[in-house]
Amino acid sequence: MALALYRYSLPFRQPLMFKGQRLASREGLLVTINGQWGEIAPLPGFSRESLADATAESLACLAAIERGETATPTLPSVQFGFDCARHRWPASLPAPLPPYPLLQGTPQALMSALPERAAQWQAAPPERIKLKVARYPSDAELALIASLAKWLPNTRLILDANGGWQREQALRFCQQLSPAQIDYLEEPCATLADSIAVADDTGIDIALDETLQRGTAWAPHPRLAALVIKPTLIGGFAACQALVQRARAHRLRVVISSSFESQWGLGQLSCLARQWAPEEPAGLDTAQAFSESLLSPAGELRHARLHSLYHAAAGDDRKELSP
Ligand SMILES: O=C(O)CCC(=O)C1=CC=C[C@@H](O)[C@@H]1C(=O)O
Ligand SMILES: [Mg+2]
Repeated sequence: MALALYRYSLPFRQPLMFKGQRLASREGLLVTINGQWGEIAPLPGFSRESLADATAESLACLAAIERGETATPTLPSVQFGFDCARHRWPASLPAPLPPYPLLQGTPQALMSALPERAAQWQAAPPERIKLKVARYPSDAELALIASLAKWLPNTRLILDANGGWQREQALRFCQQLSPAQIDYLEEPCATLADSIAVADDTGIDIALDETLQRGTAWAPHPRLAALVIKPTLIGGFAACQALVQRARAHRLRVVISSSFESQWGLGQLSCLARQWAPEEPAGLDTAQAFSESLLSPAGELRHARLHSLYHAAAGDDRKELSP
């Protein structure tokens, strides 16, 4: 039985904010079980567990597997990583759709870069783009949205507020929008009741993200358009697939999305998106956030970038544990 756990650190091109936490780099783990790999990378500000919690549970699970026991992780990021490392990946999958672009940065920076981006996209502008809102002064965010309408008139927007608006703030903001430009509001308010009230009052669709991560009860609603499923935050494949099935039963769109995993995890998420939601562009445009890669140009893991935490070689019961 070949089992190992590694730690990685990948710098972001520029520090990113995650629910008020500023991160300059992404820290995570890779687990390998008999030659198959999975990524375990709790996202600060979003995951309930810390990297230390995930490391402790991963080590305990690997030790259990080594003793011949069944390991059943409980932390969402660990469930996801172990499921990936134990999954029977299909030999062939539908071709991936390009992920929709994610615009990151201040409204001013995004606005000044827009003419150049629009020129790059001239031949095939994206059908939709995701933008964070409820972060900067509304005037600046609305000016950027107006600018997007000017430069990319056929591109619809996903506006992700991460639950950052009060109901009244959301309504005031949405009054300035042209509903036809908006694909959906991702988690506009902190409570589902407020998000639904905003959707009803504005006629703009909404999508659930944090609501699913929290496991809050939700019911279908005419203005609920999509479920955004982040496997690192939801947990095991079974929980993700249950959400996919529920979405299908209510004719909701399914958007498989990243939690800023490394290039390795993004590759596996792309495979899952092609299995679970082949018709919908995925939320996987986060590779551009990193200035370095865990993968070689041929797509192989660069072992020199990994720091070993645990190793049990096949046919050898000696373990190496680094401090
Ligand atoms: O969903 C996407 O298109 C990309 C990933 C993404 O936007 C996010 C991932 C994790 C936390 C947040 O920063 C954000 C989100 O809330 O959707
Ligand atoms: Mg979101």
